[in-house]
This record gives sequence, C-alpha cells and structure tokens, in this order.
Amino acid sequence: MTLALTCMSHSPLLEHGDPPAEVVEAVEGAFATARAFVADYQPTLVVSFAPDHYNGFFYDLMPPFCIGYEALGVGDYGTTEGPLDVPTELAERLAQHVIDADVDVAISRRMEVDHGAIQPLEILFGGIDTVPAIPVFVNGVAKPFTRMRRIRQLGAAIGSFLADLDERVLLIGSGGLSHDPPVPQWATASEPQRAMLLNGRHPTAEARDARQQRVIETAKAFAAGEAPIRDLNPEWDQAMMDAFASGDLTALDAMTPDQMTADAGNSAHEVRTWLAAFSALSAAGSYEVASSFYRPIPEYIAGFGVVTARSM
Ligand SMILES: O=C(O)CCC(=O)/C=C/C=C(\O)C(=O)O
Ligand SMILES: [Fe+2]
Repeated sequence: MTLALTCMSHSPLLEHGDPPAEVVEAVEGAFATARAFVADYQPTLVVSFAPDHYNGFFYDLMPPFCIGYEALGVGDYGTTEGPLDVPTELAERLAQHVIDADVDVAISRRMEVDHGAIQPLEILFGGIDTVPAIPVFVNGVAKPFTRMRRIRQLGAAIGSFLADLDERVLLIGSGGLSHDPPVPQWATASEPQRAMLLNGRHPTAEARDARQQRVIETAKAFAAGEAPIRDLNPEWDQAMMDAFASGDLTALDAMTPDQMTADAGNSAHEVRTWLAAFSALSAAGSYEVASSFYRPIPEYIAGFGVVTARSM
C-alpha cells in the first residue's frame, strides 16, 4: 500500500576501520536519522536489495539477481550469523509476479547472505530477524553485469507487486557508490583466489580471517594514499544521488558497466541495489527524498551515502 526506502553504503570497515572521530560521528548521525525515519514509518515488511562478496554466490552458478525464500547470515566481519525472518509464501508469490513480468529471476530456498545484506538490518532494526524481510540478491561484484535498464525493470516488477500489498513496505538498497575494495577479480586472480571465487562456501575461521585482514590492511594503506585501488569519485557519487532523487531513473539506462567500473571502481556496481530500490519505490507513484547524507571516506574505502525517501 505505501512504500518507503532507505539506501545506504555498507562497509566491512565499519567495525574495523579508523576514520577521524568527526567522520564516525557524522556517519552515526546519518544512521540515527535513517533509524528515526524507519521507526516513524513502522514497516511491516522489508524487501532488501543487496550484493554479495563471494560468501553466498560464487562463479559455479552466478545469477544476476535472486529472490530468497529462506536466508541465513554467514557471520562475516562480525555480523550476525543465522536465519532471517523471511515470509516464504510471500517471497514465492513475489518471484512468480516478477517472472510473469518477463524478468527471469533466480530463486533460492537457502540463500546465504553476508555483511551486504546484514549490516542495514542491524543498523536500522538492531537485528536480522526483528522484522519480516525478503532478501533480493543483486550482483554487484562479479562480471558479467547486466545493463542498468535491466535492474530498473527488476525494481519496477518488484515494486508493482509490493504496491498492491496491504503492508507498509520498506525497501532497502545496500552498497556503495564509488569504491574499489580489494575483492578479487577473476581475470587477475591467483589460483587460490580463483578456487575461492568458484566455490569458497563456508571457509575455515583462519581462511575467513585472512580474507578479512587483507581488506583491513588495504583500507589503512588507502587512507594513507598508498593502496593500488581506484580513488573514490565524489562527483560521480553526487550525480548518482541527484539522479535517484530526481525521479527520472530512465536517465541511468545509458550507463555501461565498463564505464561505471572505469569511473567509480569495481564495486561501484553495488549502486545497482539503489537503482532497484528506487525503481521499486517509483512503482507506487512519485516520491520525495526525506534525508540525504554523503561523505567520501577513504578509511571505509567508500563514497559513503545514506538516503531515505517515501512515496507521496
Ligand atoms: O574476501 C574477499 O576477498 C572479498 C573482500 C570483501 O568482502 C570486501 C568487501 C567490501 C565491501 O563490501 C564494500 O566495500 O562494499
Ligand atoms: Fe560491498
């Protein structure tokens, strides 16, 4: 019936990075604003668009997007491990609706989700099973990428289902604007990294720690100006946020995956979750942005944004 939205960057460095206190305070303030927006809206259902970082989806079978009928947090970077409260029958109806709308979405009856899906739930709701939530995986790190038009169509199909429900639905889009954290790329990966990208499910504690430590060390080097990764791109980020706020999402159809990578980094494709969420929101009619926060934060390797919006 009504739709609202929170899109936010996530970062494995939220608990492991060390930005200046003033920056941490500003980010906490943006989270508090989003929390108040959500508390005021009182959602009865969450639909969460999130990427994965080779914790739940691997190159042995990599869909562009996937609806979870059941889901489990894997517990990476200190996030909560265990089941989300997924309304399975509703998720099944959602997937059927999306497929009927000519978007051939994958489904999972046991979706494993990582910090990308879990951090917003923890930040906004204080836990991963405090509100019914349907997770929708949107590939944001693993080539090949769909065109942005396709993400807009996915969001529209999901939004048209949600807009007819007798529920107060909060849409979440999780992930970066510009950023290029050290997620291995198949083309340049070592053999051990390729084995992880292919099927690295359920790593040992030591293997997970080694992966995580590499990200933490890269963030320190990046903040010192010494990491071989792409710079943040605040102009690109602001243009994306302006486009989402404008309500004209078709303007983003012209973007190409290669240019997005070149402009804003390998993980800038996570912004697809924002497009899916805004496109779903627009299915309920015009919308307005209620709050908007942005900071380029090298210590988090992120052009870091937090936006809330609601249909009018
Ligand atoms: O384990 C690996 O090697 C992958 C690294 C990783 O998970 C990095 C994640 C970074 C983000 O989620 C981000 O900045 O959006
Ligand atoms: Fe990410």
